[in-house]
Formats: sequence, C-alpha cells, structure tokens
Amino acid sequence: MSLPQNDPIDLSEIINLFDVERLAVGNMTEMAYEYVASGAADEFSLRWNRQALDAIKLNTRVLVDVGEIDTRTSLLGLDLPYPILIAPTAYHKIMHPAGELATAQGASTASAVYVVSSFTTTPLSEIARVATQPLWFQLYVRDDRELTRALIQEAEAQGCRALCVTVDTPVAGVRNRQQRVDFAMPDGVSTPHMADAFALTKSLTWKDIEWLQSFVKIPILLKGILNPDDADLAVQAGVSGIIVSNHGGRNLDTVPATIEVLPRIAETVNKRVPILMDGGIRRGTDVVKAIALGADAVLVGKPICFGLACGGAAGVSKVLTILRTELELAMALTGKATISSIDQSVIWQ
Ligand SMILES: Cc1cc2nc3c(=O)[nH]c(=O)nc-3n(C[C@H](O)[C@H](O)[C@H](O)COP(=O)(O)O)c2cc1C
Ligand SMILES: CC(C)CC(=O)C(=O)O
Repeated sequence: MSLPQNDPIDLSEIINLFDVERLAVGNMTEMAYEYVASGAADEFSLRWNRQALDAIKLNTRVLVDVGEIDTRTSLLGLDLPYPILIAPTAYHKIMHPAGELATAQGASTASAVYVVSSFTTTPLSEIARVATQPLWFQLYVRDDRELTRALIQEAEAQGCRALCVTVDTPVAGVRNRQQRVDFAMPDGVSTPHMADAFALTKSLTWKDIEWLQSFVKIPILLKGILNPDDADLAVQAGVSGIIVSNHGGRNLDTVPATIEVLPRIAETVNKRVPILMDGGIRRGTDVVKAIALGADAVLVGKPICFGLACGGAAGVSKVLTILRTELELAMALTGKATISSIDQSVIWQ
C-alpha cells in the first residue's frame, strides 16, 4: 500500500459533515477510506447510530432571548468553549502525511480537546509540542502491564489531562471491509506506542481499573460503556467519567445506537460523574439531542478523519467549526441560550 497522495481540496466545498466524507473518498487510498468508513459485519450499529439520531424530533420554544448563545461548559477541570471533542482514532498518517500533527494543529485552531489514540502514528511528544489546546490520551491496555504503565507515564509526562481507557475492545470486531482491502500499514508508517493491533489484552477486568487507579494521576474515563449496569459499576469503582460508545459501530454489530442507550445510562449515573457520548454525531442538532438526553459533551470520530484527508489541519478545524456553528444555531432555534439549559424539554415526546 502506498502513502496517501492528498490533493488540496477547496475547503469551501465543505458545507456540512456529510460533504467532508464525499470529498475525502477521492482523496484517500481505498484502504484508508475503507478503514475509516467501515463498521463491523453488516454495519447495523453503524447505521443505527445515525438513524436513531435522525428519528429524534426537537421541541422548540419561541420568544426566548437568544441574543447571546453561550456554548461554554466545564469538564473534568477544563473550561471548554463548546462541548465537542475529537474522538480517538488510530493511524492518522494513512489519512494524511502530516498525520496526528495536523490533527493537533486543527484541534488547536478550533479550540477543541484532542483525544490521542494509543495507535497514533506520531510520537506523543511530537504531538504535545504542536498542541496549544489540551490533549487527552486514549489507552489500550496491553498484555504487558508494565509497558502499559510506561505508556501512561509518558502520556502524563507529555501533559495529557485525562486518560480514556477503552473497555469495549478485547478483540476488534468482524471487519469485513478491512479484510476485503487487505488492510495493512503502508511502508514507513508505524505506531510508536503500540507494537501492533494484536497487542491488546483480552483479559482486562475491573481489577485492572483498580490497578490503574492506584497510580494514574489524571482523571480516568472508561470508553465504550453501553450497559447501565456497567455504568453503575464504573461509578462505584470511582472513575472520573464514562464515554457511552459503541466504537462507531466497529466492534459488536447489532448493539443499539448510542443515543438510544444514553438516557438509560444517564438515569443510572444520576449526575455522579460526567457522561460523554459518541457515535454518529454529524449535526449541531445531534449535539443538542445528546446533551438533552444526558451527555455533558460529545466526541466526533470519522468526520475528523475525513477532514484530515481533505485538508490536513485546515480540514480538521473546518469540521469542528461547522459543528460548533450548527450547535449555536440549534441552540438559538430551540430557545436554549446555554448548555446547562438544554434538557429533555427540547425533545419532542
Ligand atoms: C478510523 C477509526 C479509528 C478508531 N480508532 C480508535 C482507537 O484507536 N481507540 C478507540 O478507543 N476508539 C477508536 N475508534 C472509535 C472512536 O473513538 C469513536 O468511538 C467513534 O468513531 C465515534 O463514532 P463516529 O465515528 O460516528 O463519530 C476509531 C474509530 C474510527 C472511525
Ligand atoms: C487498531 C484498532 C483496534 C484501532 C481501533 O480502535 C479501530 O480501528 O476502531
């Protein structure tokens, strides 16, 4: 497989987050596109993430003063200008030669937190050097727990502000589209912090979460919670936050859409810890829906990868800026001027 030959795309053609995928298709290797776009098996969960968001109707209030829309929020000690983060995604150099450096620069321009994947193709120290906004680190626990500890210590040393421990991937899902294109790393691209995708441990349990808590100094979030019982155990275990995620439909096919499970998890968690959610967030109205149904913030995965492929750092910041602007419009049009005022009343029942 060759490295991507990204031709500059006129970013003014990107009006919304669906455009960015359409434009990226012709600007990535087939292998990279299939890696990013695909879901597991028959892709039911991948589609349901979108369909379930689309099926939710909004309930508006009029004659509310929306002259000042305030999207600010605070999350685990950080003041965020708006509640949208970059989800951890692997292998950015297969999408654009500037890889994770461009992602970090795009996130910084758009004032967003970037959650760096364990499978970054750029060393964390180099990413930290260019980032001017907070970085979080996504952890895949390896069989070798001492290497895992060293990786966390590196993330802390590089100033990462939180650790998202991915708990939904003891194995990767049935990735037929990746199999069909014989997905492999191109020559010259490597993952400096992870040996390979087979390094993931299959034996991660609540005991390991306890072990992590014994030495990790930054807040720990568990990424990939779908069952309210697990959410309850996570809170009881003392983690700082949870991320409701079905891994973008890439792992176990036919699990429900994340927006569908979110209200049940929010009910169980009952504001004891912050809840983040990802999966299919493409519109400002999706962000409003997620917040109304219990999320404190959302993350976006695939559109960031496509933005990166279309225009490097500028493509990444464009995706974030579009979503942020749409969020502001959706808040104005639903009559909700602040994030904290977005509640279930904006959902048409
Ligand atoms: C190309 C790609 C790579 C991913 N790599 C990782 C990863 O390394 N670690 C992880 O926890 N999640 C990973 N994910 C899952 C995302 O963090 C996130 O849960 C999902 O993409 C959100 O859904 P969305 O793409 O519909 O926004 C990846 C997703 C994609 C699309
Ligand atoms: C190396 C993979 C397990 C990274 C990942 O999480 C994904 O492709 O969804």
